Amino acid sequence: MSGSKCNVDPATPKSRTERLMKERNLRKLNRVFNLNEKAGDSLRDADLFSNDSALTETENFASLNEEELSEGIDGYERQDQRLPKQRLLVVANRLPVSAVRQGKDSWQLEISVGGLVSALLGLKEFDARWIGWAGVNVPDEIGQEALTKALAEKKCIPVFLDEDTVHQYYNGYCNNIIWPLFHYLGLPQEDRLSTTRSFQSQFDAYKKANQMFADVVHEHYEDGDVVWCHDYHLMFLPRCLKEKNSNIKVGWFLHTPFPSSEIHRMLPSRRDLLESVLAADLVGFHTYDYARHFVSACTRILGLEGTPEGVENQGKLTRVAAFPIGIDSDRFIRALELPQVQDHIKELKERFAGRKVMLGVDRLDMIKGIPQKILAFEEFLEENPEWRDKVVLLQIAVPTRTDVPEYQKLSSQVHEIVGRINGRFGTLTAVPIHHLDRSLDFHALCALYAVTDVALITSLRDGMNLVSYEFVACQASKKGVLILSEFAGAAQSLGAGALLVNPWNIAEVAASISQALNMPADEREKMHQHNFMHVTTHTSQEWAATFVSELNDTIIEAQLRTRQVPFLPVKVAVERYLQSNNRLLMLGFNATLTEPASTQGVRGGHIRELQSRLHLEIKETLKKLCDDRRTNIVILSGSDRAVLDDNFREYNLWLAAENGMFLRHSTGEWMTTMPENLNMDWVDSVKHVFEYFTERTPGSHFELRETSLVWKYKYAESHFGKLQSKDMLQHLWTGPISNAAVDVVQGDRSVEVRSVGVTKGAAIDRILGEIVRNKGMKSPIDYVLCAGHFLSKDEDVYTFFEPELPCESLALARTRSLDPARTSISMIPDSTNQVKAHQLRKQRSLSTLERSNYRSAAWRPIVHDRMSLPEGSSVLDLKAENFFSCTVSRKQSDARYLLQSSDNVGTLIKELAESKSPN
Ligand SMILES: O=P(O)(O)OC[C@H]1O[C@H](O[C@H]2O[C@H](CO)[C@@H](O)[C@H](O)[C@H]2O)[C@H](O)[C@@H](O)[C@@H]1O
Ligand SMILES: O=c1ccn([C@@H]2O[C@H](COP(=O)(O)OP(=O)(O)O)[C@@H](O)[C@H]2O)c(=O)[nH]1
Repeated sequence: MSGSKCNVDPATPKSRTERLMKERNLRKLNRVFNLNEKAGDSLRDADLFSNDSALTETENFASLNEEELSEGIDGYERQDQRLPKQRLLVVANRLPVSAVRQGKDSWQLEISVGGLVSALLGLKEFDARWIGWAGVNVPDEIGQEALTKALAEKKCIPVFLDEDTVHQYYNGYCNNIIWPLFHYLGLPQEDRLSTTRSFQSQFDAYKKANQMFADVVHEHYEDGDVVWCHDYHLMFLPRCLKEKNSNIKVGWFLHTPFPSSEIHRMLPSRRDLLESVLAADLVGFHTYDYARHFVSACTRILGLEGTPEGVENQGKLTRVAAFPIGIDSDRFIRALELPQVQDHIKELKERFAGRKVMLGVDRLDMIKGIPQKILAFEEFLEENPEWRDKVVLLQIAVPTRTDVPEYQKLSSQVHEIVGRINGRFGTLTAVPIHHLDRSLDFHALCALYAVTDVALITSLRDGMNLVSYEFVACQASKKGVLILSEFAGAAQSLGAGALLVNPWNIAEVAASISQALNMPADEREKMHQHNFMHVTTHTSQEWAATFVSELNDTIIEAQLRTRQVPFLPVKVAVERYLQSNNRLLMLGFNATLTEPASTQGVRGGHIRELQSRLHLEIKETLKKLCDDRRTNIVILSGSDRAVLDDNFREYNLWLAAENGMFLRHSTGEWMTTMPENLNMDWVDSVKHVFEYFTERTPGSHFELRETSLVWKYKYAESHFGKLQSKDMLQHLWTGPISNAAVDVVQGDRSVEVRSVGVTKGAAIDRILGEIVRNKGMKSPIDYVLCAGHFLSKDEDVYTFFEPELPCESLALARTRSLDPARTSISMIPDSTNQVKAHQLRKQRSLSTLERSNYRSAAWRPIVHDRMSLPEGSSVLDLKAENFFSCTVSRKQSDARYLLQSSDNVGTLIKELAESKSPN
């Protein structure tokens, strides 16, 4: 009877972990089926994604346990006995092949160089097509047609960009603006004014190019396809795709770092880019740091809510997560056995006999820190003369983005330094640095990796750096040392098996070279083993499969989340109310029973009236309802006791203040339901933060309660208030108090900090126990109406009563907590009504682990002297049709029903109060 409405297959597991496990098993099974099929199939696809290495011997039926097998087969059968490969449209600026024109209608295709291409060649589990620019201007139709045909054989689809667009979009906006900025190199310094002037036209070209990519995607899109957009070139693409078809599953992955929000905010188009990316369903980065930076840019620059899951905008969640990339390690390991690679190895060994080989492989890019690397090598030679004729540095510097002036300058700079050092330390027969201005083919590269003693990777910033992975994969016999920049994403995965360096610290890098060259074999072996294990288990296939399965799952989650909450069927609620004997009405106060907030609250810049008032029109009917002996009413509010006292003193009902931490019957004394070990150490720090923001945000104020602090900006200028609240949240989430035992709760126009475990749902069992005890209740509660403008954190109220609980554990929790014998509450005599926060502050902080256990912490003891229900019977005897949970005006809610505003609550109360049984 719950009001959920969504178009998700009912067989879909509700828990994300279950869904992901299921999908993992299916994937595993799919691989096995593919293996069996391939075994008898001598024909191979000619496409770039063909599966020549994805399957290992262990991946057969024997490697699946019984559960996985039956889980997988269930899913398999549901899909008509065959599990089709997921269709995937990979969209990246560059195609994995670059085209070279041979004639009017003939083209030669060459594999493109770069980490993104290397990584995506591992997409073997998918029926993938790649959409991108072929790296060449093709103005004529004949040429375009011929190229389209040639690329189709490789499952590639071209986007034809004209020369001016490439210049402005790729060389300009992508490589001269976003690329350096995302790698912390700032915006172009020289010729700053002309850069600023041309910025707008470059940005326009960027948007135009992204739209051109989107048009090609739409042309080739089929229902159910996953569209995976890649990199900083295509930050506008998710929005372009969704604008035309909101059903497309869109993922976006960034291969570069995402910088701190302080850097990102320098971009004149900072908002546009973030908003466009957020149109995607799933946004991925190489590391948690980059993901965190992105979320914080969205909260600080866009004023959106960052959640542990991602970024939320008016109920729409964009999931943000880290998916560290890997390589197809098998491909490298197997290549080492090939005769041509063995020949290369032999050649290299002979060529550099008697010398240790150091290797650098980079695109010739500022971010790779090539000059810094060479200078560090120079310093090493200077300080270690005994090594001068015993070591050689091979630096492969692949030309890249050669049309961008900064890259041209870098090339001359590197040549100059190499020439100087070779002149300084070289002899007639040997030079210390071999610098190659070109790329190597795969086999030559593998051979080079295999003969290397020390790999030197000194990127100033690098999204991941796959060269480091490839080096490790090829080092099974040599077990050489990896010197790795701490600013490469790879440092977070391979750090334990590498010598980490700050590439800007030339002396430190030089010292690490010495350490690496002198490292004992056992130490080298240990480090290598660690990295080898990582590289061979975290592959590019796994990376892609995880991203796509998370994307599919994100869509399911979104469907489950965005169900429409139906309106409360008032007539039914009233009928059921009449038919029941012992009812519980649990009502919120603020924005539920109060007058609507209005700007009348502010007079001449001062806040006139901050306290909420019970709606005038509700007063009489509420009184009437309270007088019905079969109805128990609880006002459950975040407000403090004084506020509830002021408003409800004359009513015959229960007041639960501060989210249920304090309780009284209007005729009795306040009692506390607070746990004894409630930790309040954080209060002073949070108070300082609130004071700081209150002083700087006209119209805002804060309330200091016993168990929480609330900063309200209802009467502040709304845009500024929102911005300030974002800054405040950022500070609370990541600042000095982020480790305290608190929950930071974002309200509509408020920020609240509570002790961990203080939620309305957590207090209910105590409240119920006390009502039962106090009233001498003879029969269980058989009707519950629970309505409020509750924050999502407090929606556990609904779950608590929900007779149709989603899982057994919740049911168990409720049964247990409703056991009257476990229900405890303590009285506070009037004189000691104020539980002093400072007393509580003395208690020690809770560690994270303690925090998670905290919810079941012991509560203050009470003597159960008047428990009246027969032993063993339950306080609640609630049938699903007698439970009405209503959110008041919140569109996103776990409640069964929606009451649109506090006016509707008033009407409902009136109907209940005036209802009469037909007889
Ligand atoms: O196509 P280009 O403009 O010549 O540049 C080549 C690629 O460079 C960048 O690669 C990044 O991706 C790697 C894999 O994720 C990662 O390891 C590396 O740290 C990054 O720099 C760029 O992001 C790609 O778009 C380019 O194709
Ligand atoms: O002569 C070369 C030099 C490099 N690469 C490849 O280029 C990629 C570089 O990726 P990385 O992530 O290290 O950096 P990116 O160039 O993407 O910034 C690696 O897969 C290398 O194998 C190549 O194929 N030939």
